[in-house]
Amino acid sequence: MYRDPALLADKISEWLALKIKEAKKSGGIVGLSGGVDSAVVAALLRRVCGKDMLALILPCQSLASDIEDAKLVAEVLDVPYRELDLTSTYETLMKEAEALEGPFERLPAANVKPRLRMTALYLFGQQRNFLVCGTGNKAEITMGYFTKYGDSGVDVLPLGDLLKGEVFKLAEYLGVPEKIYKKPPSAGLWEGQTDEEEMGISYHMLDLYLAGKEVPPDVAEKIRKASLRAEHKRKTPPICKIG
Ligand SMILES: Nc1ncnc2c1ncn2[C@@H]1O[C@H](COP(=O)(O)OP(=O)(O)OC[C@H]2O[C@@H]([n+]3cccc(C(=O)O)c3)[C@H](O)[C@@H]2O)[C@@H](O)[C@H]1O
Ligand SMILES: Nc1ncnc2c1ncn2[C@@H]1O[C@H](COP(=O)(O)OP(=O)(O)OP(=O)(O)O)[C@@H](O)[C@H]1O
Ligand SMILES: [Mg+2]
Repeated sequence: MYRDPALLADKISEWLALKIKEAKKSGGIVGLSGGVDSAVVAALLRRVCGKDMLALILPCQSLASDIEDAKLVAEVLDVPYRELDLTSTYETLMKEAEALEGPFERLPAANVKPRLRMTALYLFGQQRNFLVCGTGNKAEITMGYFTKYGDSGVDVLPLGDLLKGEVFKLAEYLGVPEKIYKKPPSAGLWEGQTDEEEMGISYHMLDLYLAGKEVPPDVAEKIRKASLRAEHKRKTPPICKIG
């Protein structure tokens, strides 16, 4: 079911090089979280751009262990990186917003974090003439498991046609440290959050479904419904056409 990682690495590298050239950019930038998706994008950028790239580590009330993992990835892959801590920016914004609105619910408050990261990535990206590279894979994009205009607010999605299992294999192929692709995928937006628990479905099932293999009918139905609900996230906003 999973395609050869060497072939995937070559295809995506070629595609990334083309997108950077077409946009007249001199390299690429990616947010580095300590998770596997961003590690793979960083490794691919390193292959394509050499050191004309930046991995931006953007803690925002993050687990210290995730930030250590992000630095480990940057060092092992030998990619240029910077750290900009968004925690105090986030806390100031939320404190002032709460003074107007009272306490916010968990999701609207959590979604501010990827949206602040998007802002930081475009700040550094435009300054350095780098393309903003997203990390979403086919399973996340299908499920709408991302923040609209947050982690989805990017210029290109090099992993957008890959199953999660292919991302794991690509990570191993590209020399990402094993602990990064062995830990449970998490958005890291609150303590204990994991992708599979929040989506209510495993990546294995998602990969089987997306590869056209048989999955239990209730699983298929759940994926179809989530995908339909998230349709608006995969499109540009509808325009009200005046006759
Ligand atoms: N039909 C429709 N047409 C046009 N717009 C529509 C709409 N329905 C909702 N909307 C808009 O969409 C908004 C809801 O979407 P959104 O803001 O994305 O919010 P939502 O989908 O509720 O939350 C984002 C989800 O992605 C997860 N996430 C986020 C970031 C990273 C990762 C990760 O894997 O690392 C995961 C996060 O844990 C959460 O489960 C609404 O507030 C509304 O403005
Ligand atoms: N602390 C962070 N610093 C910089 N970028 C981040 C941070 N947290 C999240 N991001 C960005 O948001 C993206 C989406 O997060 P997501 O959790 O889906 O990917 P991941 O952490 O790379 O891999 P995994 O899905 O296995 O956790 C990340 O790939 C990264 O680009
Ligand atoms: Mg993560």
